[in-house]
Amino acid sequence: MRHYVGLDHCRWLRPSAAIGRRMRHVLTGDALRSLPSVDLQHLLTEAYCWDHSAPNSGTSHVGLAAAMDHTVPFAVSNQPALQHLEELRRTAFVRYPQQASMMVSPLQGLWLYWLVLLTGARRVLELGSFMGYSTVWLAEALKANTNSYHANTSTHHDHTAPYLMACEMNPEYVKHLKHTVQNLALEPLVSIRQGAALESLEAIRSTHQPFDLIFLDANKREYVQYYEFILEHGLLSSPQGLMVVDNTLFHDTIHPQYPPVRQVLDQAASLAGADGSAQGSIATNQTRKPSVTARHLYRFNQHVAADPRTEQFIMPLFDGLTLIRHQMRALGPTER
Ligand SMILES: C[S@@+](CC[C@H](N)C(=O)[O-])C[C@H]1O[C@@H](n2cnc3c(N)ncnc32)[C@H](O)[C@@H]1O
Repeated sequence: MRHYVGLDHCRWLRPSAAIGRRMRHVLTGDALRSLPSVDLQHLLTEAYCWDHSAPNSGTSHVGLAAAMDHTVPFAVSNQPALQHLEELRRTAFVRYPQQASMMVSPLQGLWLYWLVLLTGARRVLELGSFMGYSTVWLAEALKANTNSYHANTSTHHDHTAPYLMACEMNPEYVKHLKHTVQNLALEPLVSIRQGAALESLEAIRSTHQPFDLIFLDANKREYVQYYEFILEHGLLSSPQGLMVVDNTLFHDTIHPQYPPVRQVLDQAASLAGADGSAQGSIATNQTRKPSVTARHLYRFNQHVAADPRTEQFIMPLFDGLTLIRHQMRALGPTER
């Protein structure tokens, strides 16, 4: 059986930095090899989101890749060949070495691109843009959608110009963002709004049509407020609009409340032997408390999961990406 696991942003791995810092679980060859393949597949997927959620981690990826050798191919895509995105990413790491890890990973960027393509979105809203890395992924997809729209005008009835509104609070980042947008000639498509996300939402609610895709990546503490505002004020197109929320498996958020991870790690520990902390099997450190941000994200996850107005699922991709859309299912009386 082949296990397909996306291993991304390997370019900036610093394995030694990860151990003993943010990573709780270092899974290495023997522990992994001793697992039955079906569990292994599960473990790989879950461990991936777990360990990769820590900035500068990646040891697990190296470990997993080494352990699985031929069974874990890298995620490969020939699309899109976007050289400028690579450059933008590099520039961000040079200019802001501490902050750059808050960008979406390349694999997430590619997934955002695909989501815009798959939904055929024409109006996109982004909260939290930093230097524009995710913005450019979204804009490139919007451009592709626009091209296909022009090729099929007879079948489309939406005649408004496509646009992406990027909202960012930090004036220094906004300067870079503007530069990025100008440099790549994305201006007619991308408009930038400087300011707090909640103020931007308030300002655009009466002036803009609903958005087909909304990407939340600003202040994690305000996620519930963004979500509520968007739904209450009809900012997400209905019925097809898609909300995409980053970092929803943030660091400790999935520990210890996230049962699949706990379960497979326990299983791995028992298979690896009694001494779970030994190098070569599994090293755990369960004493750290979830960070404040992690607790906000956990609260957000609970809030959304309990909301009958929407349906959602969390993708264990990089730091966790939640996809949310309007509820399509007819609800039973106890669910309403
Ligand atoms: C995780 S980063 C965004 C990364 C970007 N989406 C990317 O992938 O390249 C979060 C950004 O949100 C901005 N931010 C934080 N709080 C905000 C707020 N209340 N309103 C708007 N932007 C905010 C930060 O300045 C930061 O640039």
